[in-house]
Amino acid sequence: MATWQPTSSKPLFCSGEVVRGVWNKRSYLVEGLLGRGANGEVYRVRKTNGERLALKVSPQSSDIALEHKILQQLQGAARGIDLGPLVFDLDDVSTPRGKAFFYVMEQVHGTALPPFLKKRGRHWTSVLMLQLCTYLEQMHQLGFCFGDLKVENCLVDEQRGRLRLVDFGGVTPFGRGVKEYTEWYDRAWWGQGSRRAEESYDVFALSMMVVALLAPDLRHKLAALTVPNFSLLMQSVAADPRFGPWRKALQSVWSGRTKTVARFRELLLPMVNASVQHEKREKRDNPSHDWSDVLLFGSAAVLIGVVCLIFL
Ligand SMILES: Nc1ncnc2c1ncn2[C@@H]1O[C@H](COP(=O)(O)OP(=O)(O)OP(=O)(O)O)[C@@H](O)[C@H]1O
Repeated sequence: MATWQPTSSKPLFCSGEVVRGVWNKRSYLVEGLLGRGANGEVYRVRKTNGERLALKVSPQSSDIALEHKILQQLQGAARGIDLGPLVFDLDDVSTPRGKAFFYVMEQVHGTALPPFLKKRGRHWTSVLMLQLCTYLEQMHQLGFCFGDLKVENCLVDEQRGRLRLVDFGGVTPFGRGVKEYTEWYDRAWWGQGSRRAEESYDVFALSMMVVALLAPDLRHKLAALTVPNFSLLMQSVAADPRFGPWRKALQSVWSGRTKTVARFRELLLPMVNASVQHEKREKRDNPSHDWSDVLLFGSAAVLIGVVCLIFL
């Protein structure tokens, strides 16, 4: 049987359809599409016992198997800190449009970062980046680079105040070439280094996330140029008041002085502090507005989880 060839217009599954694995024979009721990317489609599904999960389907069996394996490894090594979605079934499916490959994982509930920051205020950028640093450090200790770190691969669980990562397709063991990346976040695309999987590759992507979050218009303008222009990026950041407190951290990464997540986190701390003060003022002026506790509690929980993992 031929393999399914994705098209941009028509997703593989429709709501109400049942996906049944060829080998494990487990069935999943499709409830809707969660997202589509270069490597596949992700669906909201329900198991026969009613449990809600996410199913990622792709025409590439090797990519699906590798992503599943990496998520399993992370899950085994980093219990309790939500490094990635929990993973379950791995199987093939026969469809009228050909054979496809899928794995099933925990459905991450959350809000994308741009609407979250619009609702809660851009000053939360530093708190979210702080949480991201904690996850990345944990992953680096396990010997992996995240690779495809980008705004679109992060969700905020507003109830628990936690940032969650999705799409582990770019996770690459240190020393190899990063296998999945997005140009804006890729230092090699900007002519600022190699595509070798190492800690500093993710740190560069963190800096580009900050630009994408604080100035999406600048991102669109620069990404539309036919040739990447890093000098123009640096000039724009130097001149744009939205980057005021961030300039030092960004310039430190771009000049090559900051190569580790630990150093980047140190540079973030004054911004996190300012963010907390901002929230305190808002809370005083408007007692019904109280997000600081939720988010800081979430960040603290992430940090405590990591500390326990290292010392216990
Ligand atoms: N476990 C999950 N729970 C909830 N939503 C998810 C989950 N996994 C993925 N998504 C959503 O589906 C989108 C696409 O998934 P994913 O990024 O894994 O696909 P991809 O083909 O690898 O994409 P890309 O081209 O961005 O690398 C994500 O941006 C996210 O919004």
